[in-house]
Amino acid sequence: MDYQLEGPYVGAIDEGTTSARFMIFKAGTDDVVCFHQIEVPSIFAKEGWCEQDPEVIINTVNECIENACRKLRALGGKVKDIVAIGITNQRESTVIWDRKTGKPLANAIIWLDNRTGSTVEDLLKTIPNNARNINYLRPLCGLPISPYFSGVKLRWLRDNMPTVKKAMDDDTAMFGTIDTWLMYRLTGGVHGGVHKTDVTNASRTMLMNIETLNWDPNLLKFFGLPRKILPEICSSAEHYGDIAEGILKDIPITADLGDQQAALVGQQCLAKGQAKATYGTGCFLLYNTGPAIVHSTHGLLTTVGYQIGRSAPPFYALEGSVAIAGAAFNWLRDNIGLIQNTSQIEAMASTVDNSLDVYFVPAFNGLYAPYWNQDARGVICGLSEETTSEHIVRATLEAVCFQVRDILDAMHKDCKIPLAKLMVDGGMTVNNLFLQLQSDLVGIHVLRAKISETTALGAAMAAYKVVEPNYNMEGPLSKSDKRVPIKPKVKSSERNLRYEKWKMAIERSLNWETSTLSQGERESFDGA
Ligand SMILES: Nc1ncnc2c1ncn2[C@@H]1O[C@H](COP(=O)(O)OP(=O)(O)O)[C@@H](O)[C@H]1O
Ligand SMILES: O=P(O)(O)OC[C@H](O)CO
Repeated sequence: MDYQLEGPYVGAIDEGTTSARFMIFKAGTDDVVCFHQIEVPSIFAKEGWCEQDPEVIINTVNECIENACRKLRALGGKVKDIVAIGITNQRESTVIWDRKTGKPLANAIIWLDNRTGSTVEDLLKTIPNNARNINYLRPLCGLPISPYFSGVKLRWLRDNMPTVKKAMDDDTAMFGTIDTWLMYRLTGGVHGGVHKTDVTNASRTMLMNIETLNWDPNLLKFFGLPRKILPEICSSAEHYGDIAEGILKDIPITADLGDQQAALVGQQCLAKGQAKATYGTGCFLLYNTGPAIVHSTHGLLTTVGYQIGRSAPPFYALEGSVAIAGAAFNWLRDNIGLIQNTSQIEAMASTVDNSLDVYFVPAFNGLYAPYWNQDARGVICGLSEETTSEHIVRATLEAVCFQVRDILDAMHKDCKIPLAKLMVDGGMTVNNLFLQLQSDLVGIHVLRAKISETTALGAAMAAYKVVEPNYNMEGPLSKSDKRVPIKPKVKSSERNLRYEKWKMAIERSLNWETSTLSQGERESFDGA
C-alpha cells in the first residue's frame, strides 16, 4: 500500500437523502482511502408524501460499511486501524420505533415530505389571540412552524397512526432522527443500543431550546409530545458508544452531526463570518455566527453549527434552506423525460447562451427560506415558440442560483456584512457552468471544495478530534489550499434585471395551493 495511505484511519457514515455512503479517510487529512455508496429508494405513497424504510436505511449503511472495508483490505489496509467512526445524516427525517422489539412503527417521514400541512394549520390555531404566527416559536427554537421539521412530523404520526399514539402513551415508543436510529442499531439495538442524538440534529426538531440545548417543556407541550420518547442530547463530538457487531465491532462512534453542519466543518468554516453552500437534493447555506445566537428577521433559521466536545462552547449558524435544488433535475429526468441523466446537464445548458427569459420556480412542496410558504407550487414562465429543452435545463440551473441569491440577500440583511466568497460543495458542484452562473447571478466569488465529500470529511474530522485531542481541525487541510475562485462575468445591471424577473416568477408561485379565482375572474373565465 502507498505509505501515504497507511493507517490510522477514520470512517464516516454519510446517510443522505438520495444515497448512503461509508468513507474511509486517512486520519487527520482529507485523503479518501476508499468508500462505498448505495442509493436509498424513497417511497412516494401519496401526493406530497416522501418516506423511506428505516430497515432499508440501516441495511444499506451496513452494506456500505462491509464493502468499503473490503476495499480497504484489497488496498492492503487493516480495518482494525480505523480508530473512530463519525455519523452524518439527512436532517429532520423522523423515525419512530418500538422499545421492546427495536422495529420501526412506521416508515421514516423524510424531511421533504409535505403531508403535515394540515398539522401546521391546526398548530397555528392553538397560538394565543388567534395570531397564527409561523414565527411564534422562533425565540425558543430558532425555527418557523413548517412541515419541514421533526416535531411537526411526530405530531402527525401521533394524530394519524393509532399504533404510534398507543406506543407513545404506553412509553414503548422511541423517537430519533436518522443519526439516532443508526446509532441505536449500530450499538446493539434492543441489546443495549444507545438512544442519543447531537445538538445539531436536535436543533432541527423544534423541540430543543436553542439556548439551553435541552428538550424544552414548553415546546413539548405545544406539540403535545411526551418527553420519554426523546433521545439524550449530546455534543457533536464525544464517545457515544461502540459498534456492537460486524466488521467494525468495538470501534467507537465519536462524532454525530447533521449533514449540512458537517459540511460547514468539512469546509473549515470554523470562524464567525464564514459560509458554505451544499448543493445536493436541496441546497443549504450555512453562515457561522460563532458562539452568538442570531435570530433572523428575514426568514432564515437559527441552528446549532457544531459543538466539538461536551465542555466546548456551541457554535451557531444562520441557515437558508432550499428544498429543491438538484432534485429539480431528477424531476426533469424521471417525470418529464427532458434529460436522461444528470451528466448531460452541463453540455445541454451550454449549447444556448441564455435561458431566453425562461424562469422556473421548482416549488414542488412549497418554498422554504426565506418565504416559508407551504402553499407555493412550481411554475415555469416566460415560455415562447423559441423555447427549447436546453433553455429549460439552463433555467433550472439558474433557479438554484436565484434561490441562493434570495438567501444571501436575507443573510446580508440579518448580519449586515456582505459575503466576499462562497465555499461550495455537493453533487451539483461538478457542473462548471452551474458554478459560473452562480457567481454571475449573485455577483460573488465561488470557491469549490477540494473534495466533493466535505460532509463525510466534517464528520471524520470531528470523530478524530475525540480520539486525538491534539489534532488541530483548522490546521493541515487549509495549508494545501491553492484553489482559484470563480468570478462573476456579467454586469450588475444585467444581474439585477434578471433577479427582478425571478421575483416576478416567485410571486406567481406563492399561495398557489390555496388560491381561488375571484368572482370577477371566474365570470370572465366562464365567458359570462
Ligand atoms: N452535473 C450535474 N449538474 C446538475 N446537478 C447535478 C449534476 N450531477 C448531479 N446533480 C444533482 O445532484 C444531486 C445529488 O447530489 P448529492 O450531493 O449526492 O445529494 P444528497 O446528499 O442529497 O444525496 C442530485 O439531485 C442530482 O440531480
Ligand atoms: O440529503 P441532503 O444532502 O440533501 O441534505 C438534506 C438536509 O439535511 C435536509 O435538511
